[in-house]
Order: sequence, then structure tokens, then C-alpha cells
Amino acid sequence: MSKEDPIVVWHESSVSREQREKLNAHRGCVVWFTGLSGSGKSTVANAVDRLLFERGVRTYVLDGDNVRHGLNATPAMLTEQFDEAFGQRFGLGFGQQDREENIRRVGAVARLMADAGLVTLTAFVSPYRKDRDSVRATVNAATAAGNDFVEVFVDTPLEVCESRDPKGLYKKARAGEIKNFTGIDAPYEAPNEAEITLDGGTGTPEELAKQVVEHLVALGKITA
Ligand SMILES: Nc1ncnc2c1ncn2[C@@H]1O[C@H](COP(=O)(O)OS(=O)(=O)O)[C@@H](OP(=O)(O)O)[C@H]1O
Ligand SMILES: Nc1ncnc2c1ncn2[C@@H]1O[C@H](COP(=O)(O)OP(=O)(O)O)[C@@H](O)[C@H]1O
Repeated sequence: MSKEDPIVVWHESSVSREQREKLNAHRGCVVWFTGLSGSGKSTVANAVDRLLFERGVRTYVLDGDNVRHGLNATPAMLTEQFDEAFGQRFGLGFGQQDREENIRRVGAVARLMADAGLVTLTAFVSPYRKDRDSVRATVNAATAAGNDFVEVFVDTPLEVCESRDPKGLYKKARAGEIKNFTGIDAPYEAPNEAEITLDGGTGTPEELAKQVVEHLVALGKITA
């Protein structure tokens, strides 16, 4: 939670979260996928999105690659539209501080989307435990229930991710062409107490997505 600033005062909305949730007939929450690049976060999150959509649940996927095309664009992307200094100042790369800011911003957006009553699915590497825990605290602080953050660890061995390598990034990282690549020369801190852990190296994306939906029902986030 950020500190108070006397010149910026919170404005209550005229429609409450409870009213929106009643209209939707389900709660809003944040389902946070974390795992190595290539672990299957986007694929499984999108498969969950489809399953929930078919059940009439209001959902949206915030995907790392997509968010880094806009809100959290990389410096190189921003310099196409703005001058280089602008890109360097506002773009987010893959150093620890930039990843922290990436996750902080996405956490804030996900919290707003949960407040709007959506089951918000996010797919970010989010390699640092403290950054994920910080989002957990922010999201959970929004309601009295305090349990709207569901962490999903897509636990796929590095060798499997590297063999998939759909964007050829592991190859480039091994060749030293990309620095700070998670799992190669930057850390990935696995969750200690994720609500859901998926064995991403076995099972089809559809099977894994079904497991997530079953867990969400068991956790009371959606009805059976
Ligand atoms: N250095 C480095 N490390 C990890 N990943 C990298 C890196 N450089 C580029 N990419 C590509 O960017 C995607 C990860 O972006 P995220 O916003 O999810 O990363 S983070 O949460 O800020 O760590 C990631 O996408 P996914 O493969 O979908 O995870 C990669 O395609
Ligand atoms: N459970 C799975 N089994 C086999 N292949 C998978 C599985 N999940 C994802 N894939 C494939 O692995 C690659 C990386 O998946 P992706 O969802 O983009 O991972 P991430 O978002 O974690 O980087 C894609 O080519 C995808 O089709």
C-alpha cells in the first residue's frame, strides 16, 4: 500500500464492488501465474480464460508480452514514438528494479480490474518473491475477506522450457546476446506457498487449465 499524500485524495466510486459482483454473480479476484519463460503461463492462462468465459464468468488476461507492448513498454519500443531520453526514462527492461516496477504497475492494474468485478488472470515471469508478495498484500488489502490473490506456480523444469524456446530467446541468452535472462543469468525465486502449483512439464495445457478451474471452485472464487 502506498503512503498517503494530502494533495491526492481517494474518490469513492458510486457503484460498489459488491454491487458489481452481484450483477456478475461472481467475485472479482486476481489469478497470478508465475514461472519461467516458456513454462506455459500464457497458454494455460488463456485456456483458463476460455473455460471461465464459457461458464459466463467475466475475465481478462494481462499478459507480460502484451503489457510490455504498451503500459510497460521496453525502452526500445518507446524510442520509436518518443526521443531516446523518454524511452530510457519511462521504458522498463529486465534488470531487477525494472522488473519490480513492472510487477508493481501490473499489480495495481490487476487490483483495479478485480475491483471492477473481473476474474483477472495475469501471466508474468515475476521472478522475485518479494514483488509477488507485495502484489498479494495490495490485492488482499482491497477487501475485508483479504483473500482475492491466487498465486499459480507453473512449475516447468528449465530444460523443458529451454527445449520449447518458441521465441528463440534461450538460444540467444546462452549465446550471451541477451543479458539477465531468467533461469540463465538472472534468478527465478519459486513460490513457497502458492495456492496452486501446476506440473507444467507434464499434462496438456487443457488438463492444466481444468486443474486451475477446479482449484478456483474449491477456493470458492467461482461456483461449480
Ligand atoms: N531477460 C529476460 N528475462 C525473461 N524474459 C525476457 C527477457 N527478455 C525478454 N524476455 C521476454 O519478456 C517476457 C517476460 O516479461 P515479463 O514482463 O513477464 O517479465 S518480468 O515479470 O518483468 O520478469 C518473456 O515472455 P514469456 O516467455 O511469455 O514469459 C520473454 O519473452
Ligand atoms: N503444458 C504444455 N505442454 C506442452 N507444450 C506447452 C504447454 N504449455 C505451453 N506449451 C508450449 O510451450 C511454449 C511456451 O508457452 P507459453 O504459454 O508462451 O509460455 P510462457 O507464457 O510461460 O512464456 C508454447 O509454444 C506453448 O505452445
